[in-house]
This record gives sequence, C-alpha cells and structure tokens, in this order.
Amino acid sequence: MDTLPTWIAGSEDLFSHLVTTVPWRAERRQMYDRVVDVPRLACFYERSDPLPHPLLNEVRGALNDHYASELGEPFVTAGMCYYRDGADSVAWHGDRIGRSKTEDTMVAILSLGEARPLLLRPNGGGRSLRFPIGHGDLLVMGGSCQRTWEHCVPKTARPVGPRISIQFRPRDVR
Ligand SMILES: O=C(O)CCC(=O)C(=O)O
Ligand SMILES: [Fe+2]
Repeated sequence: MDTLPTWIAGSEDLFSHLVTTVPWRAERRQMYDRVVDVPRLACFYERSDPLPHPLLNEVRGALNDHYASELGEPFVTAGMCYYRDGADSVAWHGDRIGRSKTEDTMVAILSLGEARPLLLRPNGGGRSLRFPIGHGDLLVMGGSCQRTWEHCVPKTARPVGPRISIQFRPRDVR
C-alpha cells in the first residue's frame, strides 16, 4: 500500500469537470459469483478510450513513470466511480476480474471531492485499516492485495458531499 495525500493540485476543477462531462451510468458488477447492483454511478475507460480530461493523461503518465518497472507493465484503463452522497457505496470485494484473480497486480486510485473512508481487511474479515481519501489523494494497492485482502467504501449516515474515484489498472484487471 502506498498513499500520497493531496497528490493533485487543482483537484476541485477536475472534479467539477468530470461530474458534468463523464457519461455516468448506474453500475452492475460481478462480485463473487453474483451480479449485484452497486449504489454509485460509474464509467469505464478502456485502453483505447480518450480520457475525459488532459490532467488524467498526466496522472497516468506519472503513475507509469513511477510504478511500471515494479509492475512490469503500464496502467492502461481508468475506472471512474461517482459516489453522490453517503448512501452510495461499494461492498467488500477484491478487484479479481481477469488476471488479478490469480496474479499479483496494482490498482492506483486517485480520489477527488469529499473524502470517504476506504477500508481494507484480510479476506473474509479481521481488523480493518481505514484510509479517508478525497481531495486529490492517491492510494495504490499492490502485490497480492486484490487476492488476499478486500476493500470497501461503506455507506454513511453523516451528511457528506460527492466523491469521485478514478482507478488506474493494467490490462485485463478489473
Ligand atoms: O471508491 C474507491 O476508491 C474504490 C473503488 C473500488 O474499489 C472499485 O471500483 O473496485
Ligand atoms: Fe475495488
């Protein structure tokens, strides 16, 4: 796990740009053996899709400069998730669709807008680690984290503003 608070300057402008220009959709997602509704909006940018803001190309480039040698390949896709308020969330899961089911990998998350805690715990339970991320913070999960740990963004009854999460992943990892 790496974290870098306030990695991106000007994250408020990027946040408002993405809120209005990304074609957000209600999400359904394969989790474990089921397809479940995930209460948040999402949009997935494949490797060939132009990213919706030039700063995101710089972000991906900087991540690749720093991590591609350790990862052995570049980050190519960008998953975007929009948590409109505290009722939006994602349940405990690992990003295990594709090669990440059996191989070590990395998932780098740039977080914009209101900070929401991302929790991590060993598979199936145990004490969780809590990372409140938002406002341009970077969090990178590497190694076996997707296979041997789970993460979630829980709902909260507190009044919270919207948050956008951008996950950069290598090919065939989701
Ligand atoms: O909101 C986040 O930063 C986490 C998103 C996530 O875990 C996922 O989409 O796989
Ligand atoms: Fe995830």
